Amino acid sequence: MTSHLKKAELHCHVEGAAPPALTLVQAEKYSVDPTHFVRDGAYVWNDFTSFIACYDFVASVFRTAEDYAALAEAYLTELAVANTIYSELFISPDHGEAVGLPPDDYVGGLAAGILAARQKTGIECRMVIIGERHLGPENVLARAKWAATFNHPLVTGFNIAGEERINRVADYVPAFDIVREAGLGITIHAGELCGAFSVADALDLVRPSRIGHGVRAIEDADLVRRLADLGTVLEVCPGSNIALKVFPDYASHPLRRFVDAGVRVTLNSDDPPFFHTSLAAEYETASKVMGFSDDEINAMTRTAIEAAFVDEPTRQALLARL
Ligand SMILES: Nc1ncnc2[nH]cnc12
Ligand SMILES: [Zn+2]
Repeated sequence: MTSHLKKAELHCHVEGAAPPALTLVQAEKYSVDPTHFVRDGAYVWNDFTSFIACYDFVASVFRTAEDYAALAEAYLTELAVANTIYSELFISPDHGEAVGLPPDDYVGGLAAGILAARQKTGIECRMVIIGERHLGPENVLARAKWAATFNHPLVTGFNIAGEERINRVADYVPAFDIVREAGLGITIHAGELCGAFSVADALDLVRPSRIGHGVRAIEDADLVRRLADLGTVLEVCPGSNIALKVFPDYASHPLRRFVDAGVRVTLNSDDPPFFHTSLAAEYETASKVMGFSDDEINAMTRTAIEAAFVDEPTRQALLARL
């Protein structure tokens, strides 16, 4: 049992945390037909492309600051009940803009939900701005420029996600240069749909402290050594990787090999209800299916706090809670 273990999560997309039942309520509220994307209480998709289409549908039924506040508060409360002390939420203002919600209101709503959850449960949370890679380098650059000047105490990082098979990391370097200069923490989705070259590009060109997934670095032993030497933290999402068929099963998932190689890793849920998982379930799977001891899992939680995009007093307070 891992329910007694303290937990921390660095990699969860906020719209991807919406349970199907809540999405149905939202669809009803806005008179939208959900039947293509929610069936028998589950999301409908069968590969990365249809997953993104389903994700975009879910995002499209969250339309106001209040909708986003309720979503964030509900997700963080669920995490806190599972003994989670810290969460980083990936947020994409492009999804708000697509339904006419200005970025300030999108972030403001999420911040209200985060503060309400903190008041109720003590869970600490920060937001990481996502540029959607498949919207193209110009869109991501514009998002980075906005993020660099948008001063919000709970917005502490920048990331790119979405369709990794479109363009190369090099195309997004100007965006990362801008947010690095602005002092935001940097993480980047790489080595999920694309192979080791994508992780190598990220290290060469973006120099992030963390990588989202990064798991296909396992295809290149020199790159694994380089990750270990640099101390780059991987935000590993095993349930997502299995659901999206990045690896066929847990036996072939490389988490254990990264740990053995001295790579710093953390456990994450990515888009929990899409992948029939949760942060608690990821901890349980790491223990029961992947064979990690409580000490090894606690080390991953500690790594998450060490790599969190928070100020030092907050980091020390979180470490003291472990
Ligand atoms: N697993 C994932 N990979 C890339 N982009 C995403 N957006 C939401 N989930 C994602
Ligand atoms: Zn992700």
